[in-house]
Amino acid sequence: MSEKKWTLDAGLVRKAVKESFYKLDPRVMVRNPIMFVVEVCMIITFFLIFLPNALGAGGSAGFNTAVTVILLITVLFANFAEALAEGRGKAQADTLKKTKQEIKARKLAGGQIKEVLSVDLRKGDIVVVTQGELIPGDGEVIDGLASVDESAITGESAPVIKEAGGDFSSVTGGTRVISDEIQVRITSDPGESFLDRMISLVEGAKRQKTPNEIALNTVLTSLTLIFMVVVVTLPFLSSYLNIQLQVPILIALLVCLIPTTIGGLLSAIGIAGMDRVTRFNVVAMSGKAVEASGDINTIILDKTGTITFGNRMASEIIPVGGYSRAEAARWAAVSSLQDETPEGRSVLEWMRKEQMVYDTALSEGASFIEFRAETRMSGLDLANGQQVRKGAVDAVKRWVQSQGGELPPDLDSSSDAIASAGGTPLAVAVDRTIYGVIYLKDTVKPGMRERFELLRQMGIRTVMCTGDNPLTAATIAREAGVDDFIAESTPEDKIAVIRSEQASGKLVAMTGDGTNDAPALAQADVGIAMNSGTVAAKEAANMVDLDSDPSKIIDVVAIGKQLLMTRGALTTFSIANDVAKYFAIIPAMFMVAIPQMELLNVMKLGSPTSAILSALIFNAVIIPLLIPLAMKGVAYKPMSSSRLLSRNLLIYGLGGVAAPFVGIKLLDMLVHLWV
Ligand SMILES: Nc1ncnc2c1ncn2[C@@H]1O[C@H](COP(=O)(O)OP(=O)(O)OP(=O)(O)O)[C@@H](O)[C@H]1O
Ligand SMILES: [K+]
Ligand SMILES: [Mg+2]
Repeated sequence: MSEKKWTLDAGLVRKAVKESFYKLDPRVMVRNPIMFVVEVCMIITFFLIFLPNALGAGGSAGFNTAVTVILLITVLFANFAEALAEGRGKAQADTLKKTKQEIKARKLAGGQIKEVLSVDLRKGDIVVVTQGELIPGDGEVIDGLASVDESAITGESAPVIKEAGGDFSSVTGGTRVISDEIQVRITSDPGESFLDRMISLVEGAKRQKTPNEIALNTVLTSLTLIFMVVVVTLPFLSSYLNIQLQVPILIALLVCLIPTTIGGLLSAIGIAGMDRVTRFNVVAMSGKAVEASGDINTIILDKTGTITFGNRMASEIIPVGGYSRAEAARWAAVSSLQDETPEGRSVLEWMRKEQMVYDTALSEGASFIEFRAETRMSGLDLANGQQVRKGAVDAVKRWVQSQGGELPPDLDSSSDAIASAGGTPLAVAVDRTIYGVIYLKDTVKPGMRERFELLRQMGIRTVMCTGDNPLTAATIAREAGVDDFIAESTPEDKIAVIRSEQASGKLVAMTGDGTNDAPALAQADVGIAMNSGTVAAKEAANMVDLDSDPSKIIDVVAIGKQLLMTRGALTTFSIANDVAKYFAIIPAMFMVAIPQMELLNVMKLGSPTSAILSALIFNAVIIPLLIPLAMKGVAYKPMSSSRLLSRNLLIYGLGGVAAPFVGIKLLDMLVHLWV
C-alpha cells in the first residue's frame, strides 16, 4: 500500500499566511488557551510602549517594542501551523466538491420511469442507471449487474463490478456506470451522502477535539495557570528584597515558561494525523477513531476476502453415499437456482463449464431459502414438497439429522480433504439424504505472513474469525500466519469475541464488508469497512477504506501510533525546552539588582536584555522549525509501546533540554551586537 505524496505548494503557504492573521481574532484565539495568554501578553506590552510606567516601572520603549513584535510573531507562527494543516484538507475538499454535481436521475415509481434531479431523491427511492450515466446517489444495487468507474471517489481507475445480493452491492453517488444497467435503492437523504460526509470531514469543518487531545489540553492549560500564579506573585516576593521587577520582563518570563511549543502545534498534529489517513485513501469518520487505532491490542479479521482473495468459486463436486457425480451436481445446481451470492452463481457457472444438465423448471413455484450467516445454508423448497439445501457441512448434517436422515460414511473424509487444502466444503442435501460436497476454492493473498509478523512486533494479536469449518480455518490460519482463529463463527460470535477482548481492557479493531459484519464493526473500537462492501457495513464502521484492501488496517494502526507518538514526543520536547529557558531568564532578571547573580549566568549570555530577548526569540522560532515534524509525524519503527516510550523520552527529553542552550546562546551572540 503506497501513500499519496503531498508537496507544499506556494498557493497553500500563501493562504496559510493570510489565515494566520485572521486567526488573531481573540474570539478564535481563546479556543487555544496557551496561545491566547501569549496574545493578551502581547496586547499589554504593546500599550507599555506608549505608557511604560502604567503598571509600575516598565522597560524602555525599544525593549517593549521588541517584546511585542516577538510575541506577535509567536502567535502568528502557531496560527500558521494550524492553518497549514487545515489548508491541505480544504484543497482536497475542493477536488471532491467537483465530483458533487447535480445529476439527472431516472426514478422508478409505480412501474413508470420519471426524470428527477439527484437532490430530490430520498432514502428508499429506486432509480435505474444505464451505461454511461452517473449514479445519482448512494445506494444498494437491487437488480442487475454493472461495472462501475469509481475513480472520482477512490482515485482507482480500474472499474469494479457491482451486483445485487452479496457483499458487492453498494454504490456511491457521483460514480459512473460503464457497462450494463442496474436498479439502485437510494440509501441516503440529500446532504447526508458519503461524499457530503467526506467533504465535511476533510474540510475539518466539524473537527472535534479527541478525548486524548482534550486531556492533554487540560494538563497544558493547568500548567499555564500555575506559571501565571508564580509570575504574578514574583513581584511581591522580590519587593521584600527591594528588587523592582519590570512588567515586560515578567511577561517574557511567563511566555517562556508556559508550554507554547506544544500549544502552538497541538491542533496541527491532530489535523495532520487525519490527513495522513486520508492520503492512504481511508476515510475516518472521526479523529477519535484514528487515535484509537494507535492503541489497538487485537485485530479481528475475517477470512474470506480479507486474508484470502475471497472469490470462493465452485471448482469440483464430489459425490458421497454412492450417488453419481452427475446426480450430486444436479442437486447442487437446483439448490443454487435462486442463490444470488457469488458462491451460488459459481455453482451454476461450473455446471455450464462442465456441460452438465440441470432442470431450471424446478424453481417454478418453489420458495427460495436465502443464504444467511446464522443458518449457513441456502436452497429451495420445491413445489412437490422436496427440500433442497446446500451449506456448511456441520449445518447441513444437523439439518438432515433433525429430519431423521442418515449421514453417508464417506462424507467426513470428502469434506475434510477439501478443508485441509484450505477450500470450503458445502454439503448438498435433499430432505434426509446427502448427495455430495461442493469444493469452493480460495487462495491466501500474497504477503499476508509478512504483514502479520509486523503486527506481532508491534505487540498486536491477530484473530481470524470465519464462518467456515475448523479444518479450513486451521489451514488458512497456518498459511497466513495469524495468531489465533475462531471457526464456525456466527455474527454473534464475532461480537462476543470483540466484547470479551474489550472486557479484559483491550482495544479491538476489525475489518469487514458484509451486512453480517455490521454489528461487530459497530462494537469494535476501530471498525474499517470496505468501500466495496454493503451499506450496512459502511454505516456501522468508523472508517471506510476506499481501496477495499482489508489488510490496510495495518497501515491505519501505524498512522494512529505515529499520531500518538508525535504528540507525546513534542509535549516532552516542549516542557523540557521550558526548563532550559528558565536558566537564561531567571539570572538575567535579577542580575541588574544583585550582581552576584552573575554566578548563575551559566550560559554566559551577553547582557540581561539580550538574554531575555534571545530566549523569547528562540521560543518563537522553535514552532515553525517543528512544523515539518508535526505534519509528517515522528519516525515509526514496529516495536513494543514501552520500548518506544523510553526511546522517545530519551531523544525528545534530552533534545528538548539541550536545544535551547545551544539555540539561545547562538541567538544571544547575534542579539548582543545590537543591545
Ligand atoms: N451461498 C451459500 N449457500 C450456502 N452456504 C454458504 C453460502 N455461502 C457460504 N456458505 C457457508 O456458510 C459459511 C459462512 O459463510 P459467510 O460468508 O457468512 O462466512 P463469514 O462468517 O463471513 O466468514 P468468512 O468470510 O471469513 O468465511 C461458509 O463457510 C460456507 O460454509
Ligand atoms: K514556552
Ligand atoms: Mg464474509
